[in-house]
Amino acid sequence: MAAIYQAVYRRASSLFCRFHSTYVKKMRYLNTLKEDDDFCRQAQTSGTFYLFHNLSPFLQKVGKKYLLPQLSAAEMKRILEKLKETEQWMEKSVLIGCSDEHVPHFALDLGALEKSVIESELQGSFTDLRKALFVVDVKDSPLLASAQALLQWHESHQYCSKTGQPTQKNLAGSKRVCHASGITYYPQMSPVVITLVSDGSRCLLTRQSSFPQGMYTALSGFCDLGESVEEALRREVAEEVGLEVESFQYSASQHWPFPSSCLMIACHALVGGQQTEISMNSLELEEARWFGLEEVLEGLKRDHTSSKQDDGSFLPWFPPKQAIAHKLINEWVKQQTSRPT
Ligand SMILES: NC(=O)C1=CN([C@@H]2O[C@H](COP(=O)(O)OP(=O)(O)OC[C@H]3O[C@@H](n4cnc5c(N)ncnc54)[C@H](O)[C@@H]3O)[C@@H](O)[C@H]2O)C=CC1
Ligand SMILES: [Mg+2]
Repeated sequence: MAAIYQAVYRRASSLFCRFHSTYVKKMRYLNTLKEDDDFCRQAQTSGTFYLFHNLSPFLQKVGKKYLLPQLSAAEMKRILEKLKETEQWMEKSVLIGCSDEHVPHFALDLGALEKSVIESELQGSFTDLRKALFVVDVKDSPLLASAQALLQWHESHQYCSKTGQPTQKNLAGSKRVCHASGITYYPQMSPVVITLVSDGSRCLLTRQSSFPQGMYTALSGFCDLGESVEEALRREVAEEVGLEVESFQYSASQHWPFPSSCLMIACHALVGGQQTEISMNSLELEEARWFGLEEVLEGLKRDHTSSKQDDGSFLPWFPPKQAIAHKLINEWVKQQTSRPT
């Protein structure tokens, strides 16, 4: 039956969206996979799989590079056979994307199965996400973050918060349903505003005690329920460093999986030239200070190793390009260096 679905879908979509772009066709294909379990089950047989083990992604080290292998459905079946498990396991996977040619990509957590058998069979290792995210090719980081975040969400939403009954995942893993209460649960992200405050010639960077030594970043904070981005930004700057924002500009956004899924909404904010005295909230921050252009340029050249000095002290360094704070800092430098002198 499902094979007919695929044929009908392909025929219909080729007619219906013959004139649509590849991107539109891809988004419509993904949406069909999320809405139609039979269609998704059939698509799994020609899909690829990224493996996780208790939320750690499987990586293969080739030379100095860390690769993120995708297993074909056939390889997936072979591994499951080796582990004496049924193909049914593949239905525990979640949809995380597809190729332009409509090859669906799934993420599957084999946490209940023997890790060493899989690692030796596939010649690689399951690696903590906090390391994996920064060693794979930077183009793979967002996919890795969203795959792990979706698997983590399913793991922490096994039961209905109203009835306590088990919830069921749909094939694509885009939602969970409690059949007792009829409630549908969708994966959530918490909105966070991250703001690079400037007074025109300096930018304000902060440290929390939990940060690696020497690392400074833009200040950030979760949006409270009911708050707009504007309100959260002004509140967080006032709360954390005691300054009033005069104007701000949206830059970009990023999904951030630590400690659980956040949607980072990155902005540049300007504070009034005369009110720049920082009054730091020491409950939240370990340090908050103004950085001039030269110091920022020096900090951008460092990482967590080169920051450490012979006397044990640490010179300032900033988050790597996988973090949206890096983009904010670079945009500020560009704006400073392109200002008419
Ligand atoms: N990708 C990047 O460049 C950066 C990402 N971040 C992320 O931004 C997030 C927020 O940063 P913070 O300054 O720690 O936030 P924050 O300034 O709001 O303080 C954290 C406090 O917010 C509350 N909280 C925790 N989870 C929450 C949630 N889901 N909704 C509402 N309130 C919550 C708790 O009381 C916690 O102590 C963190 O997850 C951090 O990992 C922070 C800086 C850079
Ligand atoms: Mg904060």
